[in-house]
Amino acid sequence: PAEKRERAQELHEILQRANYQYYVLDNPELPDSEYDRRLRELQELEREYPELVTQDSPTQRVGAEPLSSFAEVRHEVPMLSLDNAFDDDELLEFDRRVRDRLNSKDPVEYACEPKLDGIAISLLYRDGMLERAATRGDGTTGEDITQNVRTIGSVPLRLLHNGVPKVLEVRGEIYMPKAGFAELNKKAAEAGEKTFVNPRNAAAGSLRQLDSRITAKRPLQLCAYGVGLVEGATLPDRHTEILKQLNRWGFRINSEMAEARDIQACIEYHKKLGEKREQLPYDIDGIVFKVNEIGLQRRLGFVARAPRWAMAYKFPAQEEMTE
Ligand SMILES: NC(=O)n1nc(-c2ccco2)nc1N
Repeated sequence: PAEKRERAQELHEILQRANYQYYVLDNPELPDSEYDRRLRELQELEREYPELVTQDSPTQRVGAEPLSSFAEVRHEVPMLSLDNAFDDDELLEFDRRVRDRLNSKDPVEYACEPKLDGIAISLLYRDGMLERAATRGDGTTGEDITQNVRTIGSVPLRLLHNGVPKVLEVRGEIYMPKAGFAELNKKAAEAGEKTFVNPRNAAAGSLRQLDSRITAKRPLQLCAYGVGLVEGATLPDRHTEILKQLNRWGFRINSEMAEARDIQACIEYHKKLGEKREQLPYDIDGIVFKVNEIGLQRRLGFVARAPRWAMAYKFPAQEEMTE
Protein backbone atom coordinates (compact mmCIF):
# COMPACT_ATOMS: atom_id res chain seq x y z
CA PRO A 1 0.00 0.00 0.00
CA ALA A 2 2.28 2.79 -1.28
CA GLU A 3 -0.13 5.61 -0.46
CA LYS A 4 -0.55 4.24 3.10
CA ARG A 5 3.26 4.22 3.51
CA GLU A 6 3.44 7.79 2.22
CA ARG A 7 0.66 8.91 4.61
CA ALA A 8 2.46 7.22 7.53
CA GLN A 9 5.73 8.96 6.57
CA GLU A 10 3.93 12.32 6.30
CA LEU A 11 2.26 11.91 9.73
CA HIS A 12 5.60 10.78 11.17
CA GLU A 13 7.30 13.99 9.99
CA ILE A 14 4.45 16.27 11.17
CA LEU A 15 4.43 14.66 14.65
CA GLN A 16 8.23 14.64 14.95
CA ARG A 17 8.44 18.36 14.08
CA ALA A 18 5.57 19.19 16.50
CA ASN A 19 7.41 17.21 19.20
CA TYR A 20 10.65 19.19 18.61
CA GLN A 21 8.83 22.53 18.70
CA TYR A 22 6.93 21.64 21.88
CA TYR A 23 9.49 19.73 24.01
CA VAL A 24 12.81 21.12 22.77
CA LEU A 25 12.12 24.71 21.66
CA ASP A 26 9.25 25.44 24.13
CA ASN A 27 7.49 26.89 21.10
CA PRO A 28 4.42 24.69 20.34
CA GLU A 29 2.93 25.19 16.87
CA LEU A 30 0.36 22.35 16.76
CA PRO A 31 -2.57 22.42 19.25
CA ASP A 32 -2.60 19.29 21.48
CA SER A 33 -5.92 18.16 19.94
CA GLU A 34 -4.36 18.27 16.44
CA TYR A 35 -1.29 16.36 17.71
CA ASP A 36 -3.48 13.67 19.33
CA ARG A 37 -5.69 13.33 16.22
CA ARG A 38 -2.69 12.70 13.96
CA LEU A 39 -1.06 10.36 16.49
CA ARG A 40 -4.25 8.25 16.59
CA GLU A 41 -4.36 8.21 12.76
CA LEU A 42 -0.73 6.96 12.68
CA GLN A 43 -1.45 4.35 15.39
CA GLU A 44 -4.41 3.14 13.31
CA LEU A 45 -2.25 2.94 10.16
CA GLU A 46 0.49 1.02 12.02
CA ARG A 47 -2.07 -1.42 13.45
CA GLU A 48 -3.38 -2.10 9.94
CA TYR A 49 0.14 -2.27 8.39
CA PRO A 50 2.63 -3.33 11.10
CA GLU A 51 5.46 -3.21 8.56
CA LEU A 52 5.14 0.61 8.65
CA VAL A 53 6.24 0.76 12.31
CA THR A 54 9.78 2.20 12.70
CA GLN A 55 11.65 2.32 16.00
CA ASP A 56 11.71 6.15 15.87
CA SER A 57 7.96 6.45 15.24
CA PRO A 58 6.18 8.88 17.62
CA THR A 59 3.87 5.95 18.48
CA GLN A 60 6.84 4.17 20.10
CA ARG A 61 6.96 6.60 23.02
CA VAL A 62 4.08 5.21 25.08
CA GLY A 63 6.14 2.62 27.02
CA ALA A 64 6.51 -1.12 26.62
CA GLU A 65 6.10 -4.32 28.68
CA PRO A 66 7.67 -4.01 32.15
CA LEU A 67 11.25 -5.27 32.55
CA SER A 68 12.27 -7.69 35.31
CA SER A 69 15.55 -5.78 35.90
CA PHE A 70 17.89 -3.24 34.27
CA ALA A 71 20.89 -4.50 32.27
CA GLU A 72 24.31 -3.04 33.04
CA VAL A 73 26.06 -0.65 30.65
CA ARG A 74 29.79 0.08 30.57
CA HIS A 75 30.72 3.69 29.69
CA GLU A 76 33.61 3.64 27.17
CA VAL A 77 34.30 7.27 28.06
CA PRO A 78 33.89 7.53 31.87
CA MET A 79 31.13 9.85 33.13
CA LEU A 80 32.89 11.89 35.77
CA SER A 81 31.46 13.93 38.60
CA LEU A 82 32.45 17.58 39.13
CA ASP A 83 34.78 19.28 41.58
CA ASN A 84 32.92 21.81 43.77
CA ALA A 85 33.65 25.44 44.70
CA PHE A 86 31.73 27.12 47.55
CA ASP A 87 32.93 30.71 47.36
CA ASP A 88 34.51 33.22 44.94
CA ASP A 89 38.06 32.52 46.17
CA GLU A 90 37.77 28.80 45.43
CA LEU A 91 36.56 29.66 41.92
CA LEU A 92 39.46 32.09 41.46
CA GLU A 93 41.87 29.36 42.62
CA PHE A 94 40.35 26.99 40.03
CA ASP A 95 41.02 29.56 37.29
CA ARG A 96 44.57 30.15 38.56
CA ARG A 97 45.31 26.38 38.47
CA VAL A 98 43.88 26.21 34.92
CA ARG A 99 46.05 29.10 33.68
CA ASP A 100 49.12 27.79 35.47
CA ARG A 101 48.73 24.35 33.90
CA LEU A 102 48.19 25.93 30.48
CA ASN A 103 51.12 28.23 31.16
CA SER A 104 48.83 31.01 29.94
CA LYS A 105 48.98 34.63 31.06
CA ASP A 106 45.82 35.42 29.05
CA PRO A 107 42.34 35.01 30.54
CA VAL A 108 40.57 31.71 29.74
CA GLU A 109 37.04 31.79 28.27
CA TYR A 110 34.45 29.69 30.16
CA ALA A 111 31.09 28.19 29.22
CA CYS A 112 28.45 28.81 31.91
CA GLU A 113 25.56 26.37 32.50
CA PRO A 114 23.06 26.19 35.36
CA LYS A 115 23.71 22.93 37.24
CA LEU A 116 20.37 21.12 36.92
CA ASP A 117 19.50 19.04 39.97
CA GLY A 118 18.45 15.80 38.27
CA ILE A 119 19.92 12.50 37.03
CA ALA A 120 22.90 12.43 34.68
CA ILE A 121 22.47 10.11 31.70
CA SER A 122 24.25 8.98 28.56
CA LEU A 123 22.39 8.57 25.22
CA LEU A 124 24.09 6.58 22.45
CA TYR A 125 23.03 7.23 18.82
CA ARG A 126 24.23 5.00 15.95
CA ASP A 127 23.51 6.20 12.40
CA GLY A 128 21.29 8.82 13.99
CA MET A 129 19.00 6.35 15.81
CA LEU A 130 18.77 6.15 19.61
CA GLU A 131 20.39 2.81 20.52
CA ARG A 132 20.60 2.94 24.31
CA ALA A 133 20.24 5.25 27.29
CA ALA A 134 22.07 4.64 30.57
CA THR A 135 22.45 6.20 34.00
CA ARG A 136 25.87 7.49 35.12
CA GLY A 137 26.05 4.85 37.87
CA ASP A 138 29.58 4.92 39.33
CA GLY A 139 30.94 6.70 36.25
CA THR A 140 32.13 3.49 34.57
CA THR A 141 29.08 1.22 34.91
CA GLY A 142 25.47 2.41 34.75
CA GLU A 143 21.98 0.91 34.19
CA ASP A 144 20.31 0.52 30.82
CA ILE A 145 17.09 2.61 31.09
CA THR A 146 16.44 2.91 27.34
CA GLN A 147 12.76 1.84 27.60
CA ASN A 148 12.05 4.58 30.14
CA VAL A 149 14.05 7.32 28.40
CA ARG A 150 12.30 6.70 25.05
CA THR A 151 9.07 7.94 26.63
CA ILE A 152 10.53 11.43 27.32
CA GLY A 153 9.33 13.95 24.69
CA SER A 154 12.56 15.99 24.66
CA VAL A 155 14.65 12.87 23.92
CA PRO A 156 15.04 12.53 20.11
CA LEU A 157 14.44 8.92 18.95
CA ARG A 158 16.33 9.91 15.79
CA LEU A 159 18.67 12.86 15.23
CA LEU A 160 17.22 15.60 13.01
CA HIS A 161 18.72 16.28 9.57
CA ASN A 162 21.39 14.18 7.87
CA GLY A 163 25.17 14.44 8.05
CA VAL A 164 25.12 13.24 11.66
CA PRO A 165 28.07 11.34 13.21
CA LYS A 166 28.19 7.53 12.79
CA VAL A 167 28.33 7.21 16.59
CA LEU A 168 27.31 10.07 18.90
CA GLU A 169 27.07 9.82 22.68
CA VAL A 170 25.16 12.73 24.21
CA ARG A 171 25.30 13.47 27.93
CA GLY A 172 22.63 15.36 29.75
CA GLU A 173 20.53 15.73 32.85
CA ILE A 174 17.01 14.36 33.19
CA TYR A 175 15.03 16.56 35.56
CA MET A 176 11.46 17.33 36.60
CA PRO A 177 10.40 21.00 36.28
CA LYS A 178 8.96 22.51 39.48
CA ALA A 179 5.43 22.87 38.03
CA GLY A 180 5.31 19.23 36.90
CA PHE A 181 6.63 18.15 40.31
CA ALA A 182 3.91 20.13 42.17
CA GLU A 183 1.20 18.69 39.87
CA LEU A 184 2.52 15.12 40.31
CA ASN A 185 2.55 15.43 44.12
CA LYS A 186 -0.92 17.03 44.15
CA LYS A 187 -2.37 14.09 42.17
CA ALA A 188 -0.45 11.56 44.29
CA ALA A 189 -1.75 13.11 47.54
CA GLU A 190 -5.33 13.13 46.18
CA ALA A 191 -4.96 9.46 45.23
CA GLY A 192 -3.50 8.60 48.64
CA GLU A 193 -0.20 7.58 46.99
CA LYS A 194 3.28 8.48 48.23
CA THR A 195 4.56 11.97 47.38
CA PHE A 196 8.17 12.92 46.54
CA VAL A 197 10.33 15.14 48.74
CA ASN A 198 11.82 17.12 45.83
CA PRO A 199 11.96 17.18 41.98
CA ARG A 200 15.29 15.33 41.91
CA ASN A 201 13.90 12.38 43.88
CA ALA A 202 10.76 12.42 41.71
CA ALA A 203 12.91 12.27 38.55
CA ALA A 204 15.07 9.47 40.00
CA GLY A 205 11.99 7.49 41.08
CA SER A 206 10.39 7.95 37.64
CA LEU A 207 13.52 6.64 35.86
CA ARG A 208 13.85 3.63 38.20
CA GLN A 209 10.45 2.30 37.09
CA LEU A 210 10.65 -1.17 35.50
CA ASP A 211 7.28 -0.37 33.90
CA SER A 212 8.00 2.36 31.31
CA ARG A 213 4.26 3.04 30.96
CA ILE A 214 4.53 4.71 34.40
CA THR A 215 7.58 6.73 33.31
CA ALA A 216 5.64 7.84 30.20
CA LYS A 217 3.12 9.63 32.47
CA ARG A 218 5.80 11.57 34.43
CA PRO A 219 6.70 15.21 33.41
CA LEU A 220 10.41 14.62 32.73
CA GLN A 221 12.73 16.78 30.64
CA LEU A 222 16.19 16.12 29.19
CA CYS A 223 18.72 18.95 28.93
CA ALA A 224 21.90 18.09 26.96
CA TYR A 225 25.18 19.35 28.44
CA GLY A 226 27.95 17.56 26.59
CA VAL A 227 29.16 14.68 24.47
CA GLY A 228 31.10 11.47 25.20
CA LEU A 229 32.02 9.04 22.41
CA VAL A 230 31.95 10.60 18.90
CA GLU A 231 32.93 8.70 15.73
CA GLY A 232 32.74 9.76 12.07
CA ALA A 233 32.43 13.50 12.61
CA THR A 234 34.39 16.57 13.67
CA LEU A 235 32.47 18.61 16.22
CA PRO A 236 33.03 22.37 16.81
CA ASP A 237 36.12 23.28 18.84
CA ARG A 238 34.21 25.20 21.56
CA HIS A 239 31.85 23.68 24.12
CA THR A 240 29.06 26.27 23.62
CA GLU A 241 29.18 25.64 19.85
CA ILE A 242 28.90 21.87 20.43
CA LEU A 243 25.76 22.45 22.53
CA LYS A 244 24.24 24.62 19.78
CA GLN A 245 24.97 21.81 17.29
CA LEU A 246 23.20 19.34 19.62
CA ASN A 247 20.20 21.69 19.67
CA ARG A 248 20.08 21.62 15.84
CA TRP A 249 20.19 17.80 15.95
CA GLY A 250 17.10 17.80 18.20
CA PHE A 251 18.27 18.16 21.81
CA ARG A 252 17.05 20.64 24.39
CA ILE A 253 19.85 22.80 25.76
CA ASN A 254 19.62 25.29 28.60
CA SER A 255 18.42 28.78 27.62
CA GLU A 256 20.59 30.33 30.36
CA MET A 257 23.81 28.94 28.82
CA ALA A 258 26.37 31.71 28.25
CA GLU A 259 30.03 32.42 27.50
CA ALA A 260 32.19 34.30 30.02
CA ARG A 261 35.38 35.87 28.67
CA ASP A 262 37.20 35.42 32.03
CA ILE A 263 36.71 34.19 35.60
CA GLN A 264 35.50 37.61 36.81
CA ALA A 265 32.60 37.36 34.32
CA CYS A 266 31.92 33.87 35.76
CA ILE A 267 31.60 35.33 39.24
CA GLU A 268 29.14 37.94 37.93
CA TYR A 269 27.16 35.22 36.10
CA HIS A 270 27.01 33.09 39.28
CA LYS A 271 25.72 36.07 41.28
CA LYS A 272 23.10 36.96 38.64
CA LEU A 273 21.77 33.38 38.42
CA GLY A 274 21.80 33.10 42.23
CA GLU A 275 19.42 36.06 42.35
CA LYS A 276 17.01 34.55 39.82
CA ARG A 277 17.30 30.95 41.11
CA GLU A 278 13.84 30.90 42.78
CA GLN A 279 12.17 32.18 39.60
CA LEU A 280 13.67 29.46 37.38
CA PRO A 281 11.13 26.76 36.36
CA TYR A 282 13.53 24.00 37.54
CA ASP A 283 15.78 23.34 40.55
CA ILE A 284 19.47 24.13 40.21
CA ASP A 285 22.16 23.58 42.85
CA GLY A 286 24.90 25.75 41.33
CA ILE A 287 26.54 26.76 38.07
CA VAL A 288 28.91 24.59 36.03
CA PHE A 289 31.83 26.51 34.51
CA LYS A 290 33.78 24.70 31.77
CA VAL A 291 36.83 25.82 29.83
CA ASN A 292 35.17 26.59 26.49
CA GLU A 293 38.03 25.69 24.09
CA ILE A 294 37.98 21.91 23.55
CA GLY A 295 41.71 21.91 22.75
CA LEU A 296 42.45 23.42 26.16
CA GLN A 297 40.13 20.88 27.86
CA ARG A 298 42.17 18.09 26.26
CA ARG A 299 45.44 19.59 27.45
CA LEU A 300 44.05 19.91 31.00
CA GLY A 301 42.59 16.38 31.11
CA PHE A 302 41.16 14.87 34.30
CA VAL A 303 42.40 14.07 37.75
CA ALA A 304 41.19 10.69 39.15
CA ARG A 305 37.71 11.88 39.95
CA ALA A 306 36.84 15.03 38.05
CA PRO A 307 37.95 17.02 35.02
CA ARG A 308 40.62 19.68 35.61
CA TRP A 309 38.74 21.83 33.12
CA ALA A 310 35.41 22.13 34.94
CA MET A 311 34.17 23.37 38.31
CA ALA A 312 30.65 23.37 39.82
CA TYR A 313 30.23 26.52 41.93
CA LYS A 314 27.39 25.53 44.32
CA PHE A 315 24.70 27.72 45.93
CA PRO A 316 23.91 27.31 49.65
CA ALA A 317 21.55 24.31 50.08
CA GLN A 318 17.91 25.37 49.72
CA GLU A 319 15.97 25.00 52.97
CA GLU A 320 14.73 21.38 52.78
CA MET A 321 11.12 20.88 51.73
CA THR A 322 8.85 20.90 54.79
CA GLU A 323 6.74 17.74 54.98
N1 LIG B 1 23.97 18.77 36.10
C1 LIG B 1 24.24 19.63 35.12
O1 LIG B 1 23.40 20.48 34.78
N2 LIG B 1 25.51 19.55 34.46
N3 LIG B 1 26.45 18.59 34.69
C2 LIG B 1 27.44 18.88 33.85
C3 LIG B 1 28.68 18.10 33.72
C4 LIG B 1 29.05 17.01 34.45
C5 LIG B 1 30.30 16.62 33.96
C6 LIG B 1 30.63 17.47 32.95
O2 LIG B 1 29.62 18.40 32.78
N4 LIG B 1 27.18 19.98 33.10
C7 LIG B 1 25.98 20.40 33.47
N5 LIG B 1 25.31 21.46 32.97
